[in-house]
Amino acid sequence: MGDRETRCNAGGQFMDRGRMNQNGVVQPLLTDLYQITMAYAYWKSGKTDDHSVFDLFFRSNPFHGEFTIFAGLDECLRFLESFHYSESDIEYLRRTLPEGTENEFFDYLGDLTAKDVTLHAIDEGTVAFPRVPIIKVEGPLIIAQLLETTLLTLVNYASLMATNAARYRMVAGKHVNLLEFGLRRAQGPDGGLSASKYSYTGGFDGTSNVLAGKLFNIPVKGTHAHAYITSFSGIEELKARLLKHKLTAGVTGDLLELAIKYRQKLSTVLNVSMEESSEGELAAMVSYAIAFPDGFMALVDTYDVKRSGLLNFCAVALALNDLGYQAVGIRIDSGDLAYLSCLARETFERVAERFKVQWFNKLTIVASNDINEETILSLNEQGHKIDCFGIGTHLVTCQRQPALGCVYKLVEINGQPRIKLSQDVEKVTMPGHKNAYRLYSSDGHALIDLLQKVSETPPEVGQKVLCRHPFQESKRAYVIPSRVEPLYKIYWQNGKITQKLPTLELVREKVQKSLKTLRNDHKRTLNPTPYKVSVSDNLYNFIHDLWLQNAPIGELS
Ligand SMILES: Nc1ncnc2c1ncn2[C@@H]1O[C@H](COP(=O)(O)OP(=O)(O)OP(=O)(O)O)[C@@H](O)[C@H]1O
Ligand SMILES: O=P(O)(O)OC[C@H]1O[C@H](OP(=O)(O)OP(=O)(O)O)[C@H](O)[C@@H]1O
Ligand SMILES: O=C(O)c1cccnc1
Ligand SMILES: [Mg+2]
Repeated sequence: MGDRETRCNAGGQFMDRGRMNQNGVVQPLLTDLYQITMAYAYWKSGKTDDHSVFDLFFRSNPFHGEFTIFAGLDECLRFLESFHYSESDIEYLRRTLPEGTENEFFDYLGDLTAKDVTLHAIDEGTVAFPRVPIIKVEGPLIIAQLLETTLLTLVNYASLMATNAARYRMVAGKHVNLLEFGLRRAQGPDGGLSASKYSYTGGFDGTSNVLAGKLFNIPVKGTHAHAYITSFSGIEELKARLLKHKLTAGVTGDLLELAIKYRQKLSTVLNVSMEESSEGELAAMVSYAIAFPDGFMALVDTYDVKRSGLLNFCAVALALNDLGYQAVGIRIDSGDLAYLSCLARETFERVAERFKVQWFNKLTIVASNDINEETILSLNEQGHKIDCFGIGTHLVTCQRQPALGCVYKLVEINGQPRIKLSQDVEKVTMPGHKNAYRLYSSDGHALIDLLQKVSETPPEVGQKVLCRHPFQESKRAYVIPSRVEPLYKIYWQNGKITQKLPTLELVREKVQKSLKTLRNDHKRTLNPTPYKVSVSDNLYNFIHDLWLQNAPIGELS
């Protein structure tokens, strides 16, 4: 295994690993100090090779919802593949751990890899539910412990982001385009990249983030900023005005002249005064159209959408039409997005009819400006004509809930179950090495997730199985599944990735397929029905016996 430093590219940030790139910041020292101090103490106390099982799971769904999309597995596996402390890492640890830390421990760390660990996981892109482990790590205690923080950081934000994006997709509907515009507002450069990647996974159609496009093969899209419009103050500033006809060789037109001619005609058709509209805006639009005659998309809200932006846009788009080009559309970034999008659509329809340009009916209307899930729901209620939302701040910062609380808990050591007790019943861990099954009804919907001890026989199609609430004794149900899906696959064993990993595109498709298996009442935004997560009778009794054994008995006097 080569030294990590030599695998970084010139920018020092990303390793080109073929199928999907991994951020070079993901390395064994990207962890909490206590993992390494615990490793030393485990090593000193002869627990290095104790066989451990850890569960990685979350306790509640984000955004007041009843589902979570599991994402980040691909990066976890790449982390395991490359897990190795470089010479400079060991050097740093020698300087950082307390004096007296034995040399042999550093030799041990220098040789450590993840080859003795087995990782079981749910498929990336699947819907997941509270308390059902999404990853299980099995192996020697030290290495399994050392993976905790990095696996958590790789899964928590990825899953939160993919879930957030999937929720935006659900409220927007499948026919609206969703673009992620959040890099400038994201939690730092790495947060920005992860946001672009996992918003695509969750169902966005593209990003404005160019590096994310290059690294993850995500479509990159965009319009232009107000600065482009305001950089022109009049038509006299236009240096280039000529444009070659798209199809007729030898024909060249003066785009500005054509646009001015149409602007005059349009001012009567649209009933707006030319004097009120901005000439600087017209100049900016003409120059942008000359640069991108086939992809002309203009920001129309710099001065006034109705009195200036739409008039100038339509004038330039009609001028382009004379030269054989079709404009793409507009972006509105302020004001009442419902009203303005309807106004824009009506304007385009009127122009289409009056000037016999059918394609005007199909112009794209992009809306942006502090959009969140509620804004989209409200716009849907009001009625709007927006084809595409550009969403930044609230998407990437996960405004409604900034973190998913995935945890990593020891559940078994040397075949002995471990339980973490809490005053809060919901926080009590489910001990022992467990398997999880998703049971489906005859109409194809997921009914319930069932956790069992690994030693138990899996549930079978058509066979009645008792599913119990993990903590409330009276809550039980018999389920006769029409389909039983074992949720875990071994993804990493003997130092190798053991499954063919899907591309980002396939994970993205998986998200939508998996969401389809959920009933609508689990997915609605307001007061969704909780999805049931249950345990077998056997596991129920096992948990509760262990709970009683471990809970100290108080004494009253
Ligand atoms: N029809 C609508 N229904 C609900 N929310 C809307 C509607 N239109 C716009 N919004 C939202 O309302 C907010 C308006 O933001 P703000 O008050 O800053 O106005 P603005 O139009 O951006 O003003 P300015 O032009 O001064 O920047 C944004 O979050 C936007 O997404
Ligand atoms: O609103 P968001 O969801 O974060 O989407 C991204 C925003 O970033 C851009 O402008 P910026 O906000 O930087 O400047 P502006 O609002 O002054 O145009 C763009 O015009 C959007 O408004
Ligand atoms: O391309 C855009 O329109 C864009 C990109 C980033 C932020 N706001 C808008
Ligand atoms: Mg803004």
